Amino acid sequence: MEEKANCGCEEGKGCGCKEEKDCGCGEGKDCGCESEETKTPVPGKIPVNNFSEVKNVIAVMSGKGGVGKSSVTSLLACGFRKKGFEVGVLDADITGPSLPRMFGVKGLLEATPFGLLPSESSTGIKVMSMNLLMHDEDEPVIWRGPVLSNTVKQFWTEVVWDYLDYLFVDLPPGTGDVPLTVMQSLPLNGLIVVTSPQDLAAMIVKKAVKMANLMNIPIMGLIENMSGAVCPKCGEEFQLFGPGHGREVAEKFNLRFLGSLPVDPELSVLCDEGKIEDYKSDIFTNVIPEILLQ
Ligand SMILES: Nc1ncnc2c1ncn2[C@@H]1O[C@H](COP(=O)(O)OP(=O)(O)OP(=O)(O)O)[C@@H](O)[C@H]1O
Repeated sequence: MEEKANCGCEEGKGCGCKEEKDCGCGEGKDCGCESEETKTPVPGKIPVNNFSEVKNVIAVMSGKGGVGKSSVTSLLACGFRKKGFEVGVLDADITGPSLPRMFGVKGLLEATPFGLLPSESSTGIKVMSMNLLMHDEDEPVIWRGPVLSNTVKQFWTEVVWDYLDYLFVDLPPGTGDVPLTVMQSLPLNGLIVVTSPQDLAAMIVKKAVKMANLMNIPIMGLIENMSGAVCPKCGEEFQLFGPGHGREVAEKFNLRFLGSLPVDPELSVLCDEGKIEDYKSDIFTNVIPEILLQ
């Protein structure tokens, strides 16, 4: 590992830091950098709230709406939480927020001198969403792109996330202002792309992939939602939209195929009831180790 790159100091190898974590900066003045400097974010990225430390930021993206991106984001968060990690979800879909409903949390958030305190779900997942700032969740947010983008930045800088191992960012569908801001301003470890079996959704994946490539954001993999369906009577899985193409789509764009999720009435009921954490998210048992390995 390049000492100079990790440390950000001019001293390079002379600084004595061998690993990224050594440059906390345990070497202090000997290494020539001051601790404040080690906190300097990657150029162009904005620093998280002063009272927070977020180890990994993963954005979840879809080319088009309605493919179940928010459900997948929430299930990923639940899966990581069940593994014992500190987890948060940032709802960057300002005009169509759905995470509070899925996690059964309600506003209004508490403002402190350190920033806004996010809501906490029943299993301890921190949730930040526009709906948690609204007196009436039915009120529409009618804002232009730059205002939406600034709001998302504030969800990063002015929310006291405290310590998180993983923050999942639920992007609005498409490749508009907000996904652009998140990719430019947040220190993303990577993106997960969600698609559904319909050809249209798969075709639009290409746009999302191209955008991520242009922005130099690594794509951690692709998840296909609604790839089959679970019969509510016998529990058997069948192919509602014909055979899923997730694996082929992933191969076509040179992405890792992380897994698929069937249409399951139990999931939509639990989402509506605010109990997504009760869903059997072992569906992601393969996905999570894959992500952790990256
Ligand atoms: N695999 C699934 N089985 C059953 N219901 C699902 C599944 N995936 C999503 N849903 C349901 O479909 C609805 C829309 O899902 P979701 O909000 O996750 O989609 P989205 O892609 O994030 O939508 P948007 O583009 O509007 O942000 C939700 O009510 C959710 O419960």
